[in-house]
Amino acid sequence: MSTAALIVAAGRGSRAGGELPKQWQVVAGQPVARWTLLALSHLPRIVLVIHPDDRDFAENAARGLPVALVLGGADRAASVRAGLEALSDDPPQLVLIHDVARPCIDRVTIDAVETALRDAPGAAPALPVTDALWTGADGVVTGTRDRQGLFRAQTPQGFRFADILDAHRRNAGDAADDVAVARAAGMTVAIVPGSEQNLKITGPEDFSRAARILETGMDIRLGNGFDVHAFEPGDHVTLCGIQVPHDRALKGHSDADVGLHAITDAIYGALAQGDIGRHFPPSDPQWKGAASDIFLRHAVDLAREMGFGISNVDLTLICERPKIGPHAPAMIARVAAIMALDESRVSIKATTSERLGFTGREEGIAALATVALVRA
Ligand SMILES: Nc1ccn([C@@H]2O[C@H](COP(=O)(O)OP(=O)(O)OP(=O)(O)O)[C@@H](O)[C@H]2O)c(=O)n1
Ligand SMILES: C[C@](O)(CO)[C@H](O)COP(=O)(O)O
Repeated sequence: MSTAALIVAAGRGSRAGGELPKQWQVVAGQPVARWTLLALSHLPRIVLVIHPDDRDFAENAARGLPVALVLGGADRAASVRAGLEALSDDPPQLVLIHDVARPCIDRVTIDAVETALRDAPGAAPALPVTDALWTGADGVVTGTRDRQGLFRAQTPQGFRFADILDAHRRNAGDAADDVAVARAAGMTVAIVPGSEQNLKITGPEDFSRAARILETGMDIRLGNGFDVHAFEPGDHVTLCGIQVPHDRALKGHSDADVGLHAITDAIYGALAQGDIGRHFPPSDPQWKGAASDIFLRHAVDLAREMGFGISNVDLTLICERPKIGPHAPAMIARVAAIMALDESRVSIKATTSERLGFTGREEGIAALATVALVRA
C-alpha cells in the first residue's frame, strides 16, 4: 500500500505564545516542525501544509527531506483539504494526517494506525480518559460525568485516501479533526492505542514537556576533525569559504580550505563514515582546485540522509597570521549558509601556538573542529 503523510502546519499557534508560530520554535535543538517531519520521514511522500508567510521557516525545517510544501487555509479543515487536493494529482492509497504540533509522535503509534487501515477505512490513536470528569461554574463543581467510553483524540489520523478526500470535499466549514469529517461522511474509524508522549504543543508549558520527551529518545553523536595545510607562495588563503589576503597561499589538491576540511571530517567522524579522503580521494583529478564547500555539503547531506540534524559546530584555526578575528563574522555567515544552520550554531575562533611548532614558525595553518549531531 502506498502511504503519504499530510502534516498540517498552517496555524498561528496563538495559545503557545512566543515570537514565532509554535511549529517554527526550537525545542531540543531543532524546530518543532523538523522533529515532526523526521518522525514521519520513513514514509515515501510528505506534504507539509503551511501559511503563506512561513515558506522560509518551512524550507529550513524540511531541508534534505522529500517534502512538498502546500499553502493552507483559514482553519484546520481547510488546510487538510488543501493538502489532500495537492496529493490527488497522484493519489496514494492511504494518508496519515498529522498535526505539526505533535513532534513526539513515535513509530509504534504511526505503524498501529497504518496497520489498522487494512481492516477499516479510518483509524486514529486515542487514550481512554482515566481521571474523573466534572462540570464546573464560577470555580465550583456543579456535577460529575461518566468517563466510561470517553477518549482523548490524537493524530496521526489515517484514512483510505479516496474516502477522506471525498469526505473533506463534502464537509462544509471547520471540524475538530479528520475523524469528525470522516464520521460525518459515514466512515467507520477504528481506535488504536495512543501514547501519553504524543502531546500536542498547545500552551507555553508544553514546550518543556516536549523537550524532555525528545531529549530522552535522542541519539547524540560528537565528531572531531583535524587538518593541516602548508604554506606556498601566493597572495591569499581560503579559510571557511572566505578569501583572506595574505603574503602566502595554502598548498593542497583542492582549494586547501583547512577550516572547511576539519568541519567536514568532524561530520564524517560523528557518522562513523571515514574521512574526507575516502569520499573525495586526492588521487581523483576532478577535485583539483575544487571549492571545499562541495565536501562540506556532501557531509551535511549524508548526515541528513542518515536522519541526523546538526546541532552546532565549533572550529579553532591555529596560526600566527593572517589574523582571523576581522574575518570571523564573514566566515561564520558562510559556514552557516553552506550547512543551512542558524549562525548562532556556528562558532569560529582562532589561536596562535605562541610561536611554537610548525604553526608558530608560520609553515602552515592547522584547524580543529567539533560537531554535534542529533537524531530523535
Ligand atoms: N488554519 C489552520 C489552523 C491550524 N492548522 C494546524 O492544525 C493543527 C492543530 O491546531 P492547533 O494546535 O489548534 O494549532 P494552531 O491553530 O496553530 O494553534 P492556536 O489555536 O493556539 O492558534 C496544527 O498543526 C496547526 O498548524 C492548520 O494547518 N491550518
Ligand atoms: C486534531 C487534534 O489534534 C486532535 O486532538 C485536535 O483536535 C486539534 O487541535 P485543537 O487544539 O483542538 O484545535
